[in-house]
Amino acid sequence: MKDLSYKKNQKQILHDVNLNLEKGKIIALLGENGAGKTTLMRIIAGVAKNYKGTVSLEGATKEADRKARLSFTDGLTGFSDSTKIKDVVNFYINIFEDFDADQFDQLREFMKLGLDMKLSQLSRGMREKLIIALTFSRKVDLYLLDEPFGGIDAMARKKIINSIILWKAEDATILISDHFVNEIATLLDEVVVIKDRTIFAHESAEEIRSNHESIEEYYEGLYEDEDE
Ligand SMILES: Nc1ncnc2c1ncn2[C@@H]1O[C@H](COP(=O)(O)OP(=O)(O)OP(=O)(O)O)[C@@H](O)[C@H]1O
Repeated sequence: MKDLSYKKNQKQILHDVNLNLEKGKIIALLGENGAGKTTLMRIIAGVAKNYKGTVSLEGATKEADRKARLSFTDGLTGFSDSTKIKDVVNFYINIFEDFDADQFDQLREFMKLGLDMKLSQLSRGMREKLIIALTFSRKVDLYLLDEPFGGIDAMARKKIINSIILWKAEDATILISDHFVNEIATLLDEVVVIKDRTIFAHESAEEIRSNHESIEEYYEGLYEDEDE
């Protein structure tokens, strides 16, 4: 992302964002409520438009070209409540050439979701599991996970987090926003923090650890001066 700025309803939401995400890395996108994490993901994904600046993924700058190279499941909006999981999957199979139905079946079983379940029958956590399974069933360069685990119970969350590394190709990149920094810490190669409408910090997890800090301590430390 180069010189990226974004306004919505005349409110400046992101300003002067410059960010380079390295291939193959798992990167946390952190920031307080309203900092702009979802907005940034929606811009990268090509859902939020009319931004200023350049977003490029493996050389692809046009929204349609980027969309073909990244996987972002935006809350399953657009499907009615009576849609069954199998209908959602068929939609994905039809729309995305890279959708791997076998991989989805494995993930669906892992998440204990039935094909005949309707979206209206899913709890918040089950819906999030479906979104994770759909997102990781595509073979793409970049996976965008926006607060994927909020409703998922602690045990399942741990299992999913431990498996994420296995689900991604070695050179695929994952950008994941979450409020439970500690839980995803073991996964992370890098940490990006959004604050004051821009990229406030971008550090390697190794560097943070070599300063004998946990990622959570590092993150909280960025806000400490303000709370005093
Ligand atoms: N439709 C909208 N119109 C105007 N402002 C909006 C709109 N949607 C979001 N915003 C503003 O954009 C800013 C960033 O919101 P965003 O959802 O990207 O934050 P976030 O970091 O993902 O927050 P959270 O952690 O709470 O999910 C917020 O200040 C919010 O008020």
